Amino acid sequence: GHADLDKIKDAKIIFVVGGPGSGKGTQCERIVAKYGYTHLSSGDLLRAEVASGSDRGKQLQAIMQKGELVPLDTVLDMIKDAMIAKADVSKGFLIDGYPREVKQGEEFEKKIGKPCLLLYVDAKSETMVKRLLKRGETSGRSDDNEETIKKRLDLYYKATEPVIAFYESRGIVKKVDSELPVDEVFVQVSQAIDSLK
Ligand SMILES: Nc1ncnc2c1ncn2[C@H]1C[C@H](O)[C@@H](COP(=O)(O)OP(=O)(O)O)O1
Ligand SMILES: [Mg+2]
Repeated sequence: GHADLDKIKDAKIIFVVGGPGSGKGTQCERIVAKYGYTHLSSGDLLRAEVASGSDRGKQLQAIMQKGELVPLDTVLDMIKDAMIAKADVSKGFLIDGYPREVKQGEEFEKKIGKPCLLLYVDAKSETMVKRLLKRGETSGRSDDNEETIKKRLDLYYKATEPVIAFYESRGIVKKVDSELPVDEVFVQVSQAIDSLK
């Protein structure tokens, strides 16, 4: 309800956007350690639902295994609940892997709030494929296989890149070069966060 949403209305919200395997999760972990933000990965929330074995989880698994996007309201509700649960202890929120399409961003703003920054984690498509195949050796993620990776990349370029353009026009996009080693990417990330007030 409204009282719940009031708790997060002054919190900083950062959208972390980039292709699959670009390094979003890796950089978010660093941000959590340095800045005390709460990291909410839409993919992790969904995978937790799948792991719970619920009916909703079973439906989600089928969609994710195909490399498709799960229904908008499902993801948004899960993010919102997780934000409210952390509202009292959080300095801000990293929304990782969301929005995946412009419409998702619009819905987020209607139902939750406006982001102060969009952190664009940029890497080349060959780099992302290489990292995902490597991650797939140990991640246990059913979508880290060659066929699904290709679909996820296609969808990223088609649906998610327009999200970046949408927030560019608002002047809140900071692009970091995730071809660089993790530490060097994090230097750029830190500059972006330090420049928020
Ligand atoms: N800057 C970097 N240099 C080398 N490897 C990186 C990197 N950033 C991330 N990785 C590795 C860690 C993971 O095994 C893999 C994917 O990273 P991730 O953080 O899980 O990506 P994402 O959350 O964007 O899908 O790539
Ligand atoms: Mg991730």
